[in-house]
Amino acid sequence: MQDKEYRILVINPGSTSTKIGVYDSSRPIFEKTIRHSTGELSSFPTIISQQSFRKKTILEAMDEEGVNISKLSAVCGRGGLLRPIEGGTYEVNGPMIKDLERGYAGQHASNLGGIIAREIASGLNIPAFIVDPVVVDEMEPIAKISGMPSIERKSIFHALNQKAMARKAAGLHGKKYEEMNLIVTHMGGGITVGVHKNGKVTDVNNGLHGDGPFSPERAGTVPAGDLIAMCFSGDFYREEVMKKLVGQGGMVGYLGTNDAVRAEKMIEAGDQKAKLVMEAMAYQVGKEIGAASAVLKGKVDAIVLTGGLAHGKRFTSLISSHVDWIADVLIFPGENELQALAEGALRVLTGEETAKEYPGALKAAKIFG
Ligand SMILES: Nc1ncnc2c1ncn2[C@@H]1O[C@H](COP(=O)(O)OP(=O)(O)OP(=O)(O)O)[C@@H](O)[C@H]1O
Ligand SMILES: CCCC(=O)O
Repeated sequence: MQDKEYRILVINPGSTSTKIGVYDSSRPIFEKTIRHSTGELSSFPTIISQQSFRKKTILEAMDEEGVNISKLSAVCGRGGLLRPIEGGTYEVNGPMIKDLERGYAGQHASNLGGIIAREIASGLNIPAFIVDPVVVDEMEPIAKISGMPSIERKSIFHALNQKAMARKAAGLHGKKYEEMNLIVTHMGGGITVGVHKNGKVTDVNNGLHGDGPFSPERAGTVPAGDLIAMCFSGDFYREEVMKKLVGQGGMVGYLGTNDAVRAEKMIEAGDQKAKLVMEAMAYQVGKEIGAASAVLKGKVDAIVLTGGLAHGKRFTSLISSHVDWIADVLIFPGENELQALAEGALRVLTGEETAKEYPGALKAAKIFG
């Protein structure tokens, strides 16, 4: 039982919104989604240049709620496309800011999380953290072999929500996360299926760059030969092909919507194509879970389905029908990323864990060769 309260501001920047929350230890006292219209964001040439604008909207929202920022103990942001690192809570440091600003592994709204957290925290002389960024890399060497020596499989996935839901599943079993073998499937705009073996995600599909099941707006793995033929057909620019993979692929490519609720309504109205596409998405998720169970040699304590699509009862039943022979299927709809950020910061503030140090370029060169 912990008696000291810590007030933590958490920040989760998304492509069209910034979600924030203020927590007294792990208890939310205020949560808000600040929506940014396309018009508002279109005046910024890059994601990183939205930093001052987003920070201002956060401070205004807190002011409107009457939250006094001088009472904060820490600020915690969602970590972005950094160097590959193991899961956990990291104190934001200079090398991390540099990598976030230049987009070490690409541009993503979550790159702003650590930057804005540090900006607010440094003015208050309190620590800034990030927790389980999308580049968490705990993959075993065998899982990194792609089959083509010049291409290595990469770990880019919904680490924050997957790890939070895995801890929740472990709690329900009265065990520690490190004592469990779980398959956690986050199903949002992108879909990632993680093998959680004794507290480490030893294999997972790269949810950003064409790997794994198709999703509401991503194509997932497609036949490579056909993709190469498309790239060299002279009919498309590079950006157009990339969009077919991420943004305009998957469900939106087939049905013209990335909204699964709308797709379900189309099915209810008798749309056979919508039915086939939703069934195919569930089929591919089931197939990926089956592959993950083979990685764990069948020793699976539970399968977790989470993310926005896990709200859909017909969809989760379809997936369960493919995989419930492997292990119990636990359904935790939605995501709990704000809470997960607060809890990650809290584990460090209470001394339960020590903040990890993000490696600078020199150290990283030693670690990653
Ligand atoms: N009640 C619901 N029933 C069925 N599907 C739902 C429901 N609510 C949301 N969804 C679907 O979940 C998907 C979005 O999930 P989510 O909000 O987790 O994605 P995101 O946060 O935009 O992306 P990501 O999780 O990949 O970062 C959409 O297709 C949406 O229609
Ligand atoms: C897969 C990484 C997180 C995202 O979907 O944006």
